[in-house]
Amino acid sequence: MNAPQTSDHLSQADGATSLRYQSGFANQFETEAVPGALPKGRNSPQRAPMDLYPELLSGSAFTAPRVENRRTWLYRRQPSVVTSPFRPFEAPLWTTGAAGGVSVPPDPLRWHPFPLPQGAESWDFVEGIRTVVANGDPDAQTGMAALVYLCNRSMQQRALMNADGEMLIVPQQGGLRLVTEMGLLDVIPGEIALMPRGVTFRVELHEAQARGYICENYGAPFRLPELGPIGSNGLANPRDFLAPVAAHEPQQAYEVIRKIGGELWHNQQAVTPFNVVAWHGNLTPVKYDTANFMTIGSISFDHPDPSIFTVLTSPSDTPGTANCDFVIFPPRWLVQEDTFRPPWYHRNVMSEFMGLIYGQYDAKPEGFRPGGASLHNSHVPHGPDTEAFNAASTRTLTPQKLDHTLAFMFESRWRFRPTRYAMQGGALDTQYAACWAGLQDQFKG
Ligand SMILES: O=C(O)Cc1cc(O)ccc1O
Ligand SMILES: [Fe+2]
Repeated sequence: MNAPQTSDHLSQADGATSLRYQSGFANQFETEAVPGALPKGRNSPQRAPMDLYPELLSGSAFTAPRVENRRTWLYRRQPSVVTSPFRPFEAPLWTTGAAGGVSVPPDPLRWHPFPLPQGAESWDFVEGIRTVVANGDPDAQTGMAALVYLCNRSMQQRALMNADGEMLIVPQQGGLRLVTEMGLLDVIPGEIALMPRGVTFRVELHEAQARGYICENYGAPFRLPELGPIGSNGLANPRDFLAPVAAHEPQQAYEVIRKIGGELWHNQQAVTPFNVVAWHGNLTPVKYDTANFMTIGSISFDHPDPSIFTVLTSPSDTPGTANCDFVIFPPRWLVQEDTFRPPWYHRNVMSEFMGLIYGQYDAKPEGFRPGGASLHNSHVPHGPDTEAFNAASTRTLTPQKLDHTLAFMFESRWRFRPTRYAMQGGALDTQYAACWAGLQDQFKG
């Protein structure tokens, strides 16, 4: 439990200010921008302090088991019901679920870096979202989409609320300030942010342009994986997740965009959604710096399964078979003896979408570039390219630091469908399969 903290008024925060946070994953936090704004000893007093309106935001069913139960009490200047009617908002490239995709070829797929806005194009975070691959269905609360965002403009007096899924934001280029109902988060490449389903937020750019990836998770919320024989420490440690402190801004008009059932809607309302003066609870956006990930690997021989790199997992109803695992490939030492150290050639029942934040990925030294992506769907063969195979099968096996690199994977039990944008938008690497063409039959039998 964190002590109440005060925060700067939203309007006083600027890009140069370093923000204050509260630490922990799904802790019971409490925070007030104005001392005394949080009710004491009850959630909904007859009149809340300072005549704020209590509002409950649930992230789980009321009766979900205690370990899964997520909710936050917001104390706001006006409740979220003070709004205005919504009309359709055109976002044809932000498609949803398997239904928004095209045919699934049985080939491995790879994309060159997705292009940022060019020339006169001016896209904010919402306008710059493109679905690359997706599975499942938000109405069934299963599956996920891998999106990219490509933007060169901050959202101004415009906010987004996504009822279809939580959003795991993985910046690749350019820092972001996330202005949320619960307060502010700054994230830069190497860090990630997790925005719970239903939280209203807007995105400001630290620099002229920003690109990154998003896992739009329609299924069970992400949580830390069990550690099993690893024990009580390791991988992503709870204290390295940082939640915002309460902050609110002066009254002003807003356009609010809501995504629900795969469709986007917007309105014009006279009131800001960023009017929460205090809150307490365990449903909150968080950020996490992947540099804090305690990486585990083999110190004897063989290449372990990448599940040792799981940062967060969204379980499905089959134990051990995730709706989505968020896995990173961070800087680390390779020390295995008599071992082919990069990933093995494999065909996986799970489906693998990968992206690269910076550097090189050891299985694909060329062709898989920061800001690009790859898709190896269920049972589609893949593994190191010819160059990586030749280097790793002949090198002297001294301890080796894989440095200056950060790749990640969204791994799902559900097969992904690529979108029309992915297949025809110009970024598809039509020569991908050639990277394995040099693997000769070298059998010496
Ligand atoms: O295919 C990939 O590059 C991801 C991956 C990495 C690894 O170390 C083992 C299996 C796996 O799918
Ligand atoms: Fe793989």
